[in-house]
Amino acid sequence: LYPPVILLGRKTYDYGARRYHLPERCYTRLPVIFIHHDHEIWGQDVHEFNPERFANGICKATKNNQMAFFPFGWGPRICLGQNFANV
Ligand code: HEM
Repeated sequence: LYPPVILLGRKTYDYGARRYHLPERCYTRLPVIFIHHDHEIWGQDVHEFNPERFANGICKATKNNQMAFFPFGWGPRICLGQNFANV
């Protein structure tokens, strides 16, 4: 829940801009650290160190909002070292 990359940057291109009603070539920031600390997703104990919250997988930990957990980013530019880092 405390990833080193706390803001994930993206620049919109035609497809993304149309889909999300954003201007083209617009720089966006996804606030990973805030989403990883949202009480509605993670519960009131979100600030506690509790690895057990992941005991039954990310789906259960995020109450089926698995897109709310992206310490390694997401999509075509997702971290290439994710599996290595997890091992
Ligand atoms: C806990 C460890 C790590 C975390 C939390 C992490 C996180 C991230 C994040 C958030 C990104 C940006 C992804 C995006 O824009 O969607 C990224 C990119 C990247 N990471 Fe990691 N990373 C970790 C370890 C590693 C390791 C060990 C390696 C290599 C051995 C690695 C190689 C890369 C590379 C090459 C990219 C660029 C991928 C691209 O732009 O196509 N990372 N990482």
